[in-house]
Amino acid sequence: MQRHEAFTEWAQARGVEIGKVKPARLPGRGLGLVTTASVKKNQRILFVPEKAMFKPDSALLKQHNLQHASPQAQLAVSVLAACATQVSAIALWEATWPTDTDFEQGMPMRWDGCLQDLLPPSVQQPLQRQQDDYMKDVGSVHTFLRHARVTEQRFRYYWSIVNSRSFHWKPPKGKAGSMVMCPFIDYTNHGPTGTGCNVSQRSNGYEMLANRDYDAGEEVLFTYGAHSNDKLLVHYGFICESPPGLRNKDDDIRLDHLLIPKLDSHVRDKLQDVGFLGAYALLPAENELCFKTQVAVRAALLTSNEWEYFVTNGEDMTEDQTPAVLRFMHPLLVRYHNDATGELTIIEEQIVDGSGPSTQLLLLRSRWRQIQDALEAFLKM
Ligand SMILES: C[S@@+](CC[C@H](N)C(=O)[O-])C[C@H]1O[C@@H](n2cnc3c(N)ncnc32)[C@H](O)[C@@H]1O
Repeated sequence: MQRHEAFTEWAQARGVEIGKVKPARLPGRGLGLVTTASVKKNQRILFVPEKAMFKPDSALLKQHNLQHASPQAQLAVSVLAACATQVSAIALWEATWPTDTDFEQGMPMRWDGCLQDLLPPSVQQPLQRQQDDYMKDVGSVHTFLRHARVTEQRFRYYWSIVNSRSFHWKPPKGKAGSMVMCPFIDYTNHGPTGTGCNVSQRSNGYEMLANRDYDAGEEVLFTYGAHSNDKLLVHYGFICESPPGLRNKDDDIRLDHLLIPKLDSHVRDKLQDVGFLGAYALLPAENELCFKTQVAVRAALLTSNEWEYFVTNGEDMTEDQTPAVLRFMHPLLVRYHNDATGELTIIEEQIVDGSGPSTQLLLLRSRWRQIQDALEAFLKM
């Protein structure tokens, strides 16, 4: 842990206030922050002043005409350039970051096509969007990379660092916000809504307060956002496992690939008009279909008059149509359950015969099991 001690001192010298926490290696999640002593609720755990943040290098961006590149591309190029200087001001920080091999294993955008094919259908669309964003960013920094003699692989590494460790900083007095890197707080892992410390922007920096009392040696988390596991997998390369008996309210099991093909084009148009086309989901924490799904199936089953009444009031005009919605959805959900079982068989076989890379296969197995469990609980199989 020598490099972490050196980085801790470096961060403190730049004004980062570090309470009773230190970095530690944690199984299955790389590094994280753990308490070194008991901590009381609302106690300050960390403070990262604005002056310690790494911001996009506006001179460099101007020099290479990159002012119109995306905020992520701008920050990635700035970090890359800072790390490439002979005496890098952030070398001690960089030494604490994950390696490119870590990204290769965790991030689906880095996986082989045959592993990507094993991802649930609900992951394919966000993955495609991320790949499109990346290609757009590569396009906008292409000339800079050629000029600086930097390979695309190197840019991709810093793009991934920024992707998984940056914050949004909105300076006081109405100045434009930007993506920034915040030293030390970026050791913190994610926990679903309600399980993490409170991180908020103050006028002069980012502050982390304890959300509850902690004993020494417990991991502290914060919530990157109320993200489903599909989103966490694509964006950050991990999945949150719910402890037994506890359901993660942020997660959902998307059903678009099952439901949308079952809707006639005039039904889709109707749904599009009211902003209800797509993002259909089974909510595992509530063990129910989301409101959008209820609306979409009713659009296929009811008269326009009855359907509009439901959209406006959230309840049916006369008789409760929930049983009819369930009858409509039942065969689709059974089919998805069978698909999950089939995918899990393929994944298990590859895990057992050791023919595939294990981290990726374990991630795939976790997500498909979550889908299978949620469908089983809903269908009461
Ligand atoms: C801001 S960094 C946190 C520090 C990171 N674990 C490390 O080793 O440097 C975000 C990355 O941490 C990992 N991570 C965060 N929360 C996690 C969790 N709950 N379970 C597993 N991995 C997690 C993911 O790889 C994610 O991209």
